[in-house]
Amino acid sequence: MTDWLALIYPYAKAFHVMAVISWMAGLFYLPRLFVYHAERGQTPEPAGSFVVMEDKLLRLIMNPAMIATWVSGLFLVLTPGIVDWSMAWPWTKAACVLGMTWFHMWCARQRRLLQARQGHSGRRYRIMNEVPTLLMVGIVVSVIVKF
Ligand code: HEM
Repeated sequence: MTDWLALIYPYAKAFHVMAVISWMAGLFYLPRLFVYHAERGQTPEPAGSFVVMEDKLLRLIMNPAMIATWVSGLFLVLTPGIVDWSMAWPWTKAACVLGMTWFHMWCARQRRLLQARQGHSGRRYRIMNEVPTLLMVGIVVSVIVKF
């Protein structure tokens, strides 16, 4: 099992980076849509198009990309010699990845609240838009610097 993982390791890592890029694109863009939805989606017509864009982005891109990131990431974790758990970086990366997954769930909840016209203000979504940026810094520094 682990020999096979070592063999596919470069491909698993390439797939992981592609999945991460797709997931992050959605995590950066969806809260931005929420800002516009909260500030300009008062009339039924624009509100309807925001709902469609948010639904499609979450269901067709972000959910599959999150699953692909997790599956490929776990393949990498199980590959022998890749993760040294006595170092700090796997733990900081894991903490930030859990934070990113929480943020994904938070976005999914906000999408439902905005559809029910119970969302937060545009300003709140602008602030929350910084969360994935901070977590991304933590993840990339962990996995590249490997402290
Ligand atoms: C979802 C759970 C995740 C797991 C279990 C996971 C695990 C891993 C592991 C074990 C590696 C291999 C490190 C190495 O080859 O030395 C890796 C590489 C990488 N991960 Fe993740 N990861 C996850 C999510 C993410 C996320 C959310 C990002 C970005 C925001 C990310 C960015 C990267 C990058 C850029 C690399 C390549 C680093 C290199 O050049 O070696 N990962 N990941």
